[in-house]
Amino acid sequence: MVEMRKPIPVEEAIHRVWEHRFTGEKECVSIHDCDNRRLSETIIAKHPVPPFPKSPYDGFALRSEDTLEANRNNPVPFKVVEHIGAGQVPEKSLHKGEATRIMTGAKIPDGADCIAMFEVCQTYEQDDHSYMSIKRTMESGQNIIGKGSEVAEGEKLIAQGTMINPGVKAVLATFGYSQVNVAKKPVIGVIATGTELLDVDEELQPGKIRNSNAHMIVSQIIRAGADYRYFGKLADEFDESYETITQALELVDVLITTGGVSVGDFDLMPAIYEKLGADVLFNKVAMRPGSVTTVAANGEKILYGLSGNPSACYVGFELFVRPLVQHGLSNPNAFPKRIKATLADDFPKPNPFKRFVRIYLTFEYGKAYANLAGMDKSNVVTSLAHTTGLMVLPGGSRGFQAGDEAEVLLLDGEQGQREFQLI
Ligand SMILES: Nc1nc2c(c(=O)[nH]1)N[C@H]1C(S)=C(S)[C@@H](COP(=O)(O)OP(=O)(O)OC[C@H]3O[C@@H](n4cnc5c(N)ncnc54)[C@H](O)[C@@H]3O)O[C@H]1N2
Ligand code: MOO
Ligand SMILES: [Mg+2]
Repeated sequence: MVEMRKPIPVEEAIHRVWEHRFTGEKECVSIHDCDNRRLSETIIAKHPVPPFPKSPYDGFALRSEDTLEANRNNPVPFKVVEHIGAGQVPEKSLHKGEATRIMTGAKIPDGADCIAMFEVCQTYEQDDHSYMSIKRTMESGQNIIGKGSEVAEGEKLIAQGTMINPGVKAVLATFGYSQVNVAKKPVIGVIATGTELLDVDEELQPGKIRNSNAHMIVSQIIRAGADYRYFGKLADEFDESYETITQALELVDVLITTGGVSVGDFDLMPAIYEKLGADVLFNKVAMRPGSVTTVAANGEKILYGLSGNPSACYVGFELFVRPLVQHGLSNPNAFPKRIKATLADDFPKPNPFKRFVRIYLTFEYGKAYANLAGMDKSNVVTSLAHTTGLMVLPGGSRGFQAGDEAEVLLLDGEQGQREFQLI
């Protein structure tokens, strides 16, 4: 008699997997190679920014008190005593009636307390010396970027777990991080199972199909920020499969297999888990697609038995694998971000189980619309190409119509959320 499996709610399944989350390791990489990695340390300002008071303009550094009498009819003259550009250190401090010709980014000379832009100054030569005059008063501190005015030394700037993007990288460079501590990418193994599988470069043969899942999963692993190790495809043969899986488990943090988890005569995963002595966390989830998704804990390692059906496999990865990878990478928001969207199309199918529908989002006047990515069956592959989100439709309905509101889990993008919640 065929085994009867008891489906558990998606939330419960995610909870069970989450209990087996792992803490990732750290590694130090060159700033040149740190893009799209997550920081494994908090970034603290090692010095004030700017580290010295500087000029925001090309102009003249002055003492504002010397401009008190200046007005449209009374230009006040200054003797230009020094000329400095960014990177030079002024040597002269200013005394009454003196100015320094100064460029943007240069250090403010001692004695000066304001900068007058070139545009408000007149310059002239007299007796072989440079002068400038100004027809307006200046205030103390005017046009001066004060030392530490942006950031004080010791200020906490970027939290551990933050993804390194161009802005983060600019901050790292500012404080001299030529080497950066980042979360080490967990290594996720991939094995495709199925006697019917051909390699991508093989011609079709009767009864056979090309192995698309392995390539898809590898791509999902890369998108999730982890490293992959592909162990190839296996025919549905017990001994060889058991052997490869045991060896692979030694080499990876997490092992994903695809196919062979249902109740078919050649679905070998349940027997393999049994022989391994792995603790099966669940083997049936009340959802579509991906109801057969199976997860087992084998010591410290997690074994994911994702469905062979491409869309079920895809959804199984995003719901159950990705959050653990994100956690391992120290992302505090490990679960997929969810937003509300309006259905752009009807979804007339009766829906006994909670369903994760493949959609792509469009935006109109700031409103998000969920468009069906294509056929929504578990065995379909082509609609995955257009999928950017999973629309969550609650079970027990007779279908949905364009204009209805639903929540959507976002698949691309680094932002997530702290907890897994569904309507
Ligand atoms: N009697 C029952 N039959 C099935 C049930 C059930 O509850 N009772 N569940 C169905 C559901 S739902 C799903 S989903 C599938 C899951 O099947 P398996 O995970 O065991 O996967 P396979 O049997 O190996 O293959 C299913 C399907 O997917 C194709 N496949 C497999 N691997 C790949 C790959 N790497 N790339 C592309 N396509 C792949 C395979 O050829 C099959 O067509 O079981 C239902 N049956
Ligand atoms: O597990 Mo199957 O994907 O529900 O269709
Ligand atoms: Mg099967």
